[in-house]
Amino acid sequence: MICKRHYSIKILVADELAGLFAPERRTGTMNVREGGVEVVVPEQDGDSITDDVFFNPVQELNRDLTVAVLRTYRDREPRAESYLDAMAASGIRGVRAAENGWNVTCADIDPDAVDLCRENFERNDLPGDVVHRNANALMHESVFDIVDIDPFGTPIPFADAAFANTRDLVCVTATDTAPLCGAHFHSGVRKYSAVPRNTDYHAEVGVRILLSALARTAARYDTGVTPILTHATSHYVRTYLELDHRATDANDAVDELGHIYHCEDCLHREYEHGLIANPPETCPACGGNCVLTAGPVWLGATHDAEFVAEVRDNVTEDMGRAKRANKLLDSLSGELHEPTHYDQHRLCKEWTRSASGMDEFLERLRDAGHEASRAHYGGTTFKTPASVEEIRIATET
Ligand SMILES: C[S@@+](CC[C@H](N)C(=O)[O-])C[C@H]1O[C@@H](n2cnc3c(N)ncnc32)[C@H](O)[C@@H]1O
Ligand SMILES: [Zn+2]
Repeated sequence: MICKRHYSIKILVADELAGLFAPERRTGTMNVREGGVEVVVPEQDGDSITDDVFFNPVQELNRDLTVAVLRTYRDREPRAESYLDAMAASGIRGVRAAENGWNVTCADIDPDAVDLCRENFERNDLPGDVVHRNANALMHESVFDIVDIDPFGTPIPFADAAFANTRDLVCVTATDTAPLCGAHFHSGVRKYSAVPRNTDYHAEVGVRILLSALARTAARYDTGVTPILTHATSHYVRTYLELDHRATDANDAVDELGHIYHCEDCLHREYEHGLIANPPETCPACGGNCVLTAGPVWLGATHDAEFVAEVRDNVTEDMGRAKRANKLLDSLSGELHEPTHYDQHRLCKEWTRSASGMDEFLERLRDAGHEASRAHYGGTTFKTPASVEEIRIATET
């Protein structure tokens, strides 16, 4: 069957590259200040920064949020003290964690990275264990309270080792958004053992495909995951998964998995829990036969609103991306736990109607008795349990 609509991934240009580098320099390297630390990183051409660079200034938001999460997590689990930066590169994340009182181990498979990482701990006069080790081997032989997986591309090759041994929290970055979102369909199927679909809410499909694969991996070790904070930013997904180590916890996580049935004709979507898909043959809303199935995806909550609000309290002014972090956390803490979001502009295009201001649009929905919230996926995105038709009627002027 050939469906008429095709979606393309919107690649956003990385912003806020300016003003990052401190003036002191030596040949081939540059000094970077983040939070309260200063590290040396290899010099690189700002124009050619991709997801594969050794030091990525665009990930400062990710690192600021990591520090805020680590500060918050200390109150949630006072016993936790060890943090593994499993793919450390320059060690900037680990150095920042050490500055915040964590007992840090940094690992990297690249010997030059290990040297630089050691230098960066010394430079900041902070304690840290820096090891030249394959992260998988290290995670299998040692136990850490918190493990941070920040690879180039997919984190899946590191997921087994991380869930096999970590005590409390696994933090994961995935930069392979095209496979996750279904734009590179076969790669997504291979990496995540799930069917991703490139819909108008593709970034959220990516989030839920990633969480599904991580939950299934953890379940193999009788470990249940609870996502306490997850965000999709222009070119990566980041999630923080709290762990519980009973088989019943793993069963509970597996119970959060299911499928999304999405109509490409009218944008109607339905959700069904369970590992076996049972899609409708035709769209229950418009009768069309372009229903796509995505899954198994994580259908549960992707964040804990209370935790997110506490993280916001731990974003401090010395963070270079404090403003963006606060905006993101504000949006996340109010976000409803619906498995997909809508984009007002996309719907209005469908209805050949002009768009209105988001506050006004959401107010109309609420006035009609539907729950509604903004979503962090974009300025015109929102969540509601209302159907496409209910949204159309409620927001008609
Ligand atoms: C994206 S960079 C990490 C960036 C760093 N965490 C930061 O915040 O700036 C990925 C790093 O993973 C390292 N790496 C790749 N495979 C690895 C493995 N199997 N074990 C340990 N490190 C690995 C690479 O050498 C590279 O330095
Ligand atoms: Zn339909």
